[in-house]
Amino acid sequence: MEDPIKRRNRGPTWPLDSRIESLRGPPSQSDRFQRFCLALRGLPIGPINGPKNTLGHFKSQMLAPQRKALPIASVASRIVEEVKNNDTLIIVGETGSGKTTQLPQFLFDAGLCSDGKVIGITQPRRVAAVSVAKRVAEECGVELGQRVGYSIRFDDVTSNSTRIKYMTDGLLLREALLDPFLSRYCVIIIDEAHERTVHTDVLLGLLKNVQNARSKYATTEYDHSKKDSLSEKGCNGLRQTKLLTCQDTKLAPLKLVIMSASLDARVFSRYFGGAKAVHVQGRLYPVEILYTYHPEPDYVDAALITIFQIHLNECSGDVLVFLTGQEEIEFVERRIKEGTDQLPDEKKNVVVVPIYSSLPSEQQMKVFKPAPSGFRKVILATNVAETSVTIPGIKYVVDPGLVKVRCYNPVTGVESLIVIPTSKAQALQRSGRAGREGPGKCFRLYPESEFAKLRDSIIPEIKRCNISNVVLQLRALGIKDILGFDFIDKPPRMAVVKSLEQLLLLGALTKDYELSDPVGYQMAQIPLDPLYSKALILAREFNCLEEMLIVVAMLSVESIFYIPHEKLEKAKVAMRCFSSPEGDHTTLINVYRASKEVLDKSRAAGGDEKMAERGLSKWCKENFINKRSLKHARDVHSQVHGYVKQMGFAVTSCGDDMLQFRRCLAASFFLNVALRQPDGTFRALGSNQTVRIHPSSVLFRSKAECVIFNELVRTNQNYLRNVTSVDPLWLPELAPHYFSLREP
Ligand SMILES: Nc1ncnc2c1ncn2[C@@H]1O[C@H](COP(=O)(O)OP(=O)(O)OP(=O)(O)O)[C@@H](O)[C@H]1O
Repeated sequence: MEDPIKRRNRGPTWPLDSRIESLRGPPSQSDRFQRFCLALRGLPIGPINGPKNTLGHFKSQMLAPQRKALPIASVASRIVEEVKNNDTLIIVGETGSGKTTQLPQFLFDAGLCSDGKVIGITQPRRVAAVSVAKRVAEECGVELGQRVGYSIRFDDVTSNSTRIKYMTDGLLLREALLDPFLSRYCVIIIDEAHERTVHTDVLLGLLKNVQNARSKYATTEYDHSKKDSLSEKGCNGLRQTKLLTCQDTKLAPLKLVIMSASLDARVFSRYFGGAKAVHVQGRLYPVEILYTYHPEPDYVDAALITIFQIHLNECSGDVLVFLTGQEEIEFVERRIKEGTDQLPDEKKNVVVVPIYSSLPSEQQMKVFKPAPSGFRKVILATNVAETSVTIPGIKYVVDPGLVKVRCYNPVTGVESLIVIPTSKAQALQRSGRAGREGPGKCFRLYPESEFAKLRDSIIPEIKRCNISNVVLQLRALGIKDILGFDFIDKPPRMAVVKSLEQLLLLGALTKDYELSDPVGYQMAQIPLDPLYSKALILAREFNCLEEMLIVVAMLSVESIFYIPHEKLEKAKVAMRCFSSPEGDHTTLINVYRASKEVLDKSRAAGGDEKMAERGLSKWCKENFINKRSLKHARDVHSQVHGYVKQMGFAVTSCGDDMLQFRRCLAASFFLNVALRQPDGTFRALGSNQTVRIHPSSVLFRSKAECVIFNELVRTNQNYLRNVTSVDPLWLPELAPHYFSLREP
């Protein structure tokens, strides 16, 4: 794929300039950063950054000239005509050209919503849906939630007057469960389609069906009392019973627009029967791309040095750095703070802001806040900030060229998180986060020759992840023949077979592969992994829904314990206070309840929320708990709690009867059982793999004979994480359909 962004020769102080080269010593790369910091102390000081030119406060009229200057503005009427004339349109335009923010406004202004219908725009990520909606509401001069709104899981800021609605692709998929004809929408725009998330891929297939169904019924006044009615049959031709509430009596054809800066238009055009593709030419500002001379053996170290070089040598402007995950981000955050401490006072003007997917939405939104006057903001991000978002102030992008992805082996059931090189499309998207408010620079931490070797685009998620949830949702939509479903790229056959098998064993499907009543329908309503939603349903019977809600919330976030290498022993002592001999699940409950006690005590003592949070921060620090993960777990808990309450579940506790809770864990996670072998390793029954308990588990050194687990991850070997010991004799009793043929 051609990288259209302007290239120029390498800058004078980058890559890793002579000062650094001369510091290059023995192989320890973190040493190199330390020596770099020492060298910084003697550096001459450049001008201090001036105040930021942030656009946050500009109102609608002030933004108008900016909107007019966007490349897409000059072709607005042509694009509107193309949308009117084509059922499906593919739009490819450079990053920042105005696709996401402008196209919905053009369509609204052209009267496409005049009959009260809505333009829906999907984004692969929450942060993009929220931030773009805010921006568009500002551009339109309306209050967010009125004409322009957003809807993401657990957060709906729309109203009856919303006509331009940004949302995640997952959310639109859930809406399709309730309204299979998406009857509220006149146009659906699938933005950033190149990301090929599972949700986007499933949506594309569904939307094709919805389009067909709606065109068929477009001209007829619809009578719902008819036997063969659309609402009864579903647009996929299959009987829908439970979840469908199609209320419209007349459905206009659905317009579909597929957009991205970096997609292969031919693939999408073929999929949509030769749909028309248009290219929007031009970009607002140039982005200079710089490559390193040599491959960098330690990209984290190279990123740190580059950040400081930018801070010391480049003029004002914020920096966006792409890293692979929360732990890495937190490590770099600490190193930047250490490095900044060593700088002269007038150069300490750096603020670091992290963003990754497991951060709660309101914390993610902090990246959009301008840095204090005179400060440079350094944003450390995973690929959540890779597409769609415009972060005001960003002038520099640092891209090590790596991304962490989930890989699932349906045969062994092993899921691994691996770090792989980005695709060209991703590199393009990352550099496109600069150059949106003025010229920018992107520092790619690899040689140009490596860029040429990158894949054009990432392997679609549907080909490399566990698709049980997708299969459940498709079944809930009445789609029985999953393999026959019109996917743009089919998932591996084995993944579909394994998912069906899993859903059958969990009781979500009947023997005829129909959604079971009520379990299957209830599971489809809870937006969690099917194993977790089943655990919540079962927990009612075992009287331990309170405990299971905590566990599900704590398992939904990244590591709760934060164990720095240099304080390993201290951290282990602190962890022991929460450790339960039964396993990690009860340990997680102990942590959650202890943290709640800290908050409750502070509130009872008359402290305000801020004081309670400060007390919690102190407690987290003393106990080596990752406060961000804990906060996220509290959010997930309150959201899922809301869901189960809505479904009429009573949230009761088993009190001190942890035996009951462990039996519930065994009944819920019977698919993930491992038995101790004579040599001390374990055998995972489902996959027959030899596994070990991860050193981070409280059962690492235990003599447990039989355990259930929530994660089987592969690093240098197969490890089980989140493990609890169970009595093997419970298994045939609690999951007879699975264990009658086995001998645990
Ligand atoms: N929050 C914001 N603050 C400042 N400028 C913004 C903001 N959002 C958008 N813009 C301006 O609007 C332009 C168009 O943004 P938009 O997201 O519509 O582009 P796009 O073509 O969809 O880009 P991408 O392909 O990267 O998603 C940006 O380049 C930027 O100049």
